[in-house]
Amino acid sequence: MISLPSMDDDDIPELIEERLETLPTETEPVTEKVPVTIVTGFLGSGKTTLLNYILTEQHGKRIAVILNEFGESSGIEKPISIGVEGELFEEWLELSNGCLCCSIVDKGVKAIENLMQKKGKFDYILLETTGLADPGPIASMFWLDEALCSDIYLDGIVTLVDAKHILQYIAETTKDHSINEATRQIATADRIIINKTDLVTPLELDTIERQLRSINATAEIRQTQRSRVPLDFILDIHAFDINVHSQTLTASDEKPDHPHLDENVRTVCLVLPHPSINISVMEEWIQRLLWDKTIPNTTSNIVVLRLKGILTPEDSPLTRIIVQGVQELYDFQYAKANAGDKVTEDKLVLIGRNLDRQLLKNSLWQWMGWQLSDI
Ligand SMILES: Nc1nc2c(ncn2[C@@H]2O[C@H](COP(=O)(O)OP(=O)(O)OP(=O)(O)O)[C@@H](O)[C@H]2O)c(=O)[nH]1
Repeated sequence: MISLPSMDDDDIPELIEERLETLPTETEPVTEKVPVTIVTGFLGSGKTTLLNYILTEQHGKRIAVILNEFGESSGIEKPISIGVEGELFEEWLELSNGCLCCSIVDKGVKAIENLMQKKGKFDYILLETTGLADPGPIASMFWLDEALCSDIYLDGIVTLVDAKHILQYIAETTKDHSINEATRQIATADRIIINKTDLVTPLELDTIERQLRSINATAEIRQTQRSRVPLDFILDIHAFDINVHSQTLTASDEKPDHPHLDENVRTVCLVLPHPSINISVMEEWIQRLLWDKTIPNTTSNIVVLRLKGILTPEDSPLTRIIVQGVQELYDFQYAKANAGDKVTEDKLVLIGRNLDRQLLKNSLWQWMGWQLSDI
């Protein structure tokens, strides 16, 4: 089920798909969907360098790369430089290592739809956003477009950062006081690559990594030069996959709680009493949080950029529900816990602005009818 707010706040929220009532079983046929990785990163962070590296490395994958204008209104396209410096590939180019490269002029979903006409020629899609793009709406696209979702799935969001400039970028204030793009890209990431480590000292690198973790405590981080990382760090990570998440959602708060609302984007992890979740009541709380942009039953305005969670319903202790949210959209996936699975704590992890852990906890506990002494 994917849910998003309707246009009119007073309306009953529109549900895009029916709830997935049937739990996946091992005998269900596996559909051959093509994974999509979104590669994002602020201007000059090393996105093109990463793609050049992937497209020239021998890795046995047939990767289709889309250089595109997602999130961009200027219409200026930047070529990837393989072979001839500055050459712009307007047509498909088949590379010796099996990769396909193309430059897509169409915007949004159309780019992917065009690509899918060449289905069978590739088994992976890399989508490079422009440096100024907010990956949230792009990721949402892969949930919202039903036709698209039957062919592909979002594997993960990879964010590159330029070690030399990232602290300056995330400190920049915007005219309308909204969260700047560099911070959004970090907050939404599943993997963060700190690139250009040759340009900073080890001490500066420590500070950068700490700062990034304080924004996004769930993403895995690697440091590198020339965007070189093992491909399994960024491809086939199944970041939105229930089985992976039930094992690995290990985030905890990185910073001490602030007594007042925190303007900085940060991660808050709420460990929930287990296993006692009334899912429909919890879902209402999540909707109020994401759609009203306030902490329920308070006047505190917040922004949630990313939400992840593992829940065990009170009436079905062997069911696990994975919650994924990107901005206003969220998705509940149901699965059976396997007999051998280690018991996971139920938790909700929120990445966003103005997230006061104590206020969130008070609000949720009160909403759910839990005692504050419960965990
Ligand atoms: N010193 C140094 N320079 C690097 C490194 N990685 C990439 N660069 C250089 O940084 C510049 C920007 O890299 P790109 O890969 O074009 O960055 P990008 O994110 O695609 O840039 P935009 O498309 O403008 O957002 C290029 O001149 C790269 O050669 C690195 O590890 N160290």
